[in-house]
Amino acid sequence: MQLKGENIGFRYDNGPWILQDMNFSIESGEVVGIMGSSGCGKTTLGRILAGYEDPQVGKVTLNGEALPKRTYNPVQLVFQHPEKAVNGRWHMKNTLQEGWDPQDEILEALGIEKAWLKRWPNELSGGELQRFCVARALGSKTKFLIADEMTTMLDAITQAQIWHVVRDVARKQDIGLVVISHEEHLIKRLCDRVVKL
Ligand SMILES: Nc1ncnc2c1ncn2[C@@H]1O[C@H](COP(=O)(O)OP(=O)(O)OP(=O)(O)O)[C@@H](O)[C@H]1O
Repeated sequence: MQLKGENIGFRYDNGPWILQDMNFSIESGEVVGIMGSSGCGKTTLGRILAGYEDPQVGKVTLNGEALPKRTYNPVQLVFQHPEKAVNGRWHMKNTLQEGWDPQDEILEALGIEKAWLKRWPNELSGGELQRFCVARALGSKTKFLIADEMTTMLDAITQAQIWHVVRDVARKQDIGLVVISHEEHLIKRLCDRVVKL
């Protein structure tokens, strides 16, 4: 399976072009890094690849087809701010089960405690909340995962724990990973190849 962005051109409203004639592709099971200076458009590209933004020029396809808009999105996005990615009025159990019902094995590997399932998002730390966002994104229908500064706010041990689980699940389910990060050592350690914006 292939996720592809072809000749992407994008700008916000009538502002300057953030991306021009950008080409990007990733195959199932691949781990591809995206690096570039602050403000160059990495997050914007990630959002376009996951179908959150439509480019004004070019297109994004999954095996040659447009991304589905009404069913489960096979291109999942986990970004830096988990508190913005969950519904504050849902218990964590409901948030977790929004896309699928993760097995206990994954929850344990990510260090998600059973008692946290009954809490509200504001009763968890940012790092605890991010573990839920990661678990939620790893459903069996996920084909590509875009990790946009996914572990930037976490300490080194938690960061390693989360990446260990994500890579393990990605390998088993043949998920392609797009890793957007400022951290060169992380990109070098994880990725098969790197795209510089
Ligand atoms: N909603 C928006 N409306 C207008 N401009 C925006 C919007 N979101 C981002 N931008 C602008 O688009 C440009 C690219 O932003 P983006 O967040 O994609 O960059 P980035 O490479 O991910 O940056 P960083 O590494 O600092 O997170 C920036 O100049 C930013 O100010």
